[in-house]
Amino acid sequence: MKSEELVLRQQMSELCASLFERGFSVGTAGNVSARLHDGILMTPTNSTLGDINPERIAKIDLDGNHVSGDKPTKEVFLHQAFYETRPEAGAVVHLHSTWATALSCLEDINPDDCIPPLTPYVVMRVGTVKLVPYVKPGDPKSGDLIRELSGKYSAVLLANHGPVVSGKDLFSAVCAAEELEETAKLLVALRGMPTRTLDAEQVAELKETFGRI
Ligand SMILES: O=C(CO)COP(=O)(O)O
Ligand SMILES: [Zn+2]
Repeated sequence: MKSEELVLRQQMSELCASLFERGFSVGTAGNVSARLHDGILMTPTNSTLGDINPERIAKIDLDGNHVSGDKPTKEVFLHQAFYETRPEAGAVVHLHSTWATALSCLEDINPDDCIPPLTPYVVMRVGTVKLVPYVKPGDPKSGDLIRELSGKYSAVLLANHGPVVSGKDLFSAVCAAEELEETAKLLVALRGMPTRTLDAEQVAELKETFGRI
């Protein structure tokens, strides 16, 4: 096995454990993937992010065949669709983190902008977040729904399910998933209170200074 893959397996195991230990995932909820030059590493299905064995992380090749490790997450279609439509994505994190999932269940959420630009970091790390209609966990249709977005969004909320966040690499995707979760918490805390978001000029300044998400 190439060292690139060994390093990524170890990093995935450590970052998944960190997410679990800090309560971003409970039980066997959520899954994580990262792109290699010859395929994608994915957390195994029904595994807890708190205890991912690096050697048992699933690998699928560029054609989607399972080539090593345990059986991949049932959300394989979701992850693949992100890589297909966002060439810049190096990793994808899906969680059922509490506050983002709470937002995904709200009747009156704006489906085109689930997370308004409350703070600079959510703009810089996450960008605009789209609501994706509900399908059952592992439904291949989730891949079609992501492909329909043509790679426009680095993060989405799956309705009544939870967030999916991509990033240029595993660390960036994990940081973005944490930023999304914290902003969702702020949004719920501020519900019903007159709230100032960043204006279009402030958002544009951030994008200009810190680049495309
Ligand atoms: O979050 C999950 C389904 O949406 C967990 O599924 P897996 O255990 O198959 O990764
Ligand atoms: Zn899920």
